[in-house]
Amino acid sequence: MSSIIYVAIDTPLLTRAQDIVRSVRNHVGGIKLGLEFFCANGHHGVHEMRKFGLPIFLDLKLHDIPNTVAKAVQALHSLEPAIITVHASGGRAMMEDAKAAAGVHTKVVAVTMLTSLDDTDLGETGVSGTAREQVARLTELARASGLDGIVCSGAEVAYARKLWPSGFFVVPGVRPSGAAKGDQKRAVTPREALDAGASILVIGRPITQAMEPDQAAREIEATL
Ligand SMILES: O=C(O)c1cc(=O)[nH]c(=O)n1[C@@H]1O[C@H](COP(=O)(O)O)[C@@H](O)[C@H]1O
Repeated sequence: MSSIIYVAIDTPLLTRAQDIVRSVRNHVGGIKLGLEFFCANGHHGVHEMRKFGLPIFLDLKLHDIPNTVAKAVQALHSLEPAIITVHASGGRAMMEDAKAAAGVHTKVVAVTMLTSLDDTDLGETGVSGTAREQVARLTELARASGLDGIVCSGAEVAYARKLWPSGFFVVPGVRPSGAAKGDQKRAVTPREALDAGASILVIGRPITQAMEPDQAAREIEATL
């Protein structure tokens, strides 16, 4: 089942990123590169990471006017990412244009509500209701906009999957039982997320900050 784990490589250092992937490559199904890595290493860094031969999930969480997002997605074509992210709160036109601009081999998924937020944080942004209601609302919008799927926490994925049975569900912010949650507020275990309907799991620090990343990845894999 290792192919459903995407390891989140959150570091500005290309050599460190390469070392981690060299260590865990047999226990993961893909590499997730986010803002920290991309801002530091850009296209060159992604090309270097592609050399491992694993699918690349380029998580830039694009959120801007439709024209700007579409042009940004086009500018990523040469990197041939398997998955890219946009924020669902960017709205229908932005998501439609992002999907139209993506290559046919790239899944476009929408971040619904960041896993670092809880209901109180949501209220502070001016959105009423619960995390579950917000995820449901944005799941419906992402689906109607023609995207491939969404990003949500393991706490809502079962409900979201009911609304969109064929959707592609990315679940980050998962933690093996007993692991430090850090800034993640809606964490569940990898096994719970999978049972609830996750298509892939994004796992960073529990693997990358471990003394032996390959051992940590293997232990998580064994629970799936
Ligand atoms: O889109 C994401 O991947 C994402 C969405 C979200 O709601 N929460 C979230 O944590 N992420 C990413 O998932 C990874 C989680 O990392 P860890 O908390 O270290 O496992 C980070 O790279 C985040 O950028």
